[in-house]
Amino acid sequence: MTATLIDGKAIAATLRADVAAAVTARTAAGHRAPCLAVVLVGDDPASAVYVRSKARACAEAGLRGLEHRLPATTTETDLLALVDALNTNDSVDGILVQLPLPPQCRADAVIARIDPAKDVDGFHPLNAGRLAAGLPGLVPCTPLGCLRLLTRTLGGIAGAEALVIGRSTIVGRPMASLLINESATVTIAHSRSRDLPALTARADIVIAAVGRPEMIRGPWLKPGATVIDVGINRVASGDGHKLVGDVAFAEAMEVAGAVTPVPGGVGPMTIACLLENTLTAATARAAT
Ligand SMILES: Nc1nc(=O)c2c([nH]1)NC[C@@H]1CN(c3ccc(C(=O)N[C@@H](CCC(=O)O)C(=O)O)cc3)C=[N+]21
Repeated sequence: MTATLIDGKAIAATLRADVAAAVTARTAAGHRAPCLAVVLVGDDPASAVYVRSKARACAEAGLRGLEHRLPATTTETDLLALVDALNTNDSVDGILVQLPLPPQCRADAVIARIDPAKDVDGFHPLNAGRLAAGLPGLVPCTPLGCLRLLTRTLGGIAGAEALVIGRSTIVGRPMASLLINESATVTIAHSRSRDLPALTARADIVIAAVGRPEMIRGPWLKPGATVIDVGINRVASGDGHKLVGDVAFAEAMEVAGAVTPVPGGVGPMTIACLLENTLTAATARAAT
């Protein structure tokens, strides 16, 4: 048996087209285009690549993209001042401060300074709390993208046994909240979990977000399970490197019902959901 490939790239393209259509309708109705401000501190090459692809995706969907590049030596005070300026700039709808930040800037302090109504990453404690409480708010892009992939693949997920592997504030915890809100039965596993193979054996849905290359093995999976691989790990291959997920992909394809590839799975959905969140923020702000 060979599993279905979940084409995140194609599903992200349809989501981006939906956002673009909604943006066109908004501008036709006399609103300005939603505007996303991305802040990049330092010159980490991987971060620069992500920021560029966000800028391209914004342009294609008709959103305005602003980019603020600050030197790696930027003080936390200066970064907070930029966040304050973006918070009070009425033409900015969404603010994303690219992580990780250099050590002199505390991510927690910077995130907490962002206006929760403009927090398109959904990382502000107010939005995290709203999600945990089952209240509406801005939801982190990667788990939101995973949920969209699941509902596309399975229809509903009410009553399903879901296993989230990883307890980070940016993926694992919000993912578990989203699944609970959709009435799945949710288990959260992590590095100290005692028997991961036993937990995966009962899971209809596995979300792997551990950051360890190919750690989740095919034989651990329940036959027919839906596997969402959040991992993006750069590993040596030949002379260069390649990207692999947290799931041993070829093994999973032998057992699972449907699997996301890396690349081309969750990554493109993260960017599409960032556009969706920026539209959501613009719509909600215009209504207040
Ligand atoms: N405040 C903040 N918010 C973020 O959402 C955020 C961040 N900081 N810091 C960095 C991570 C990483 N991230 C990715 C988004 C898309 C892909 C993506 O589209 N990847 C493609 C290609 C990957 C490649 O070829 O390198 C794929 O998986 O198919 C990957 C990674 C968002 N991040």
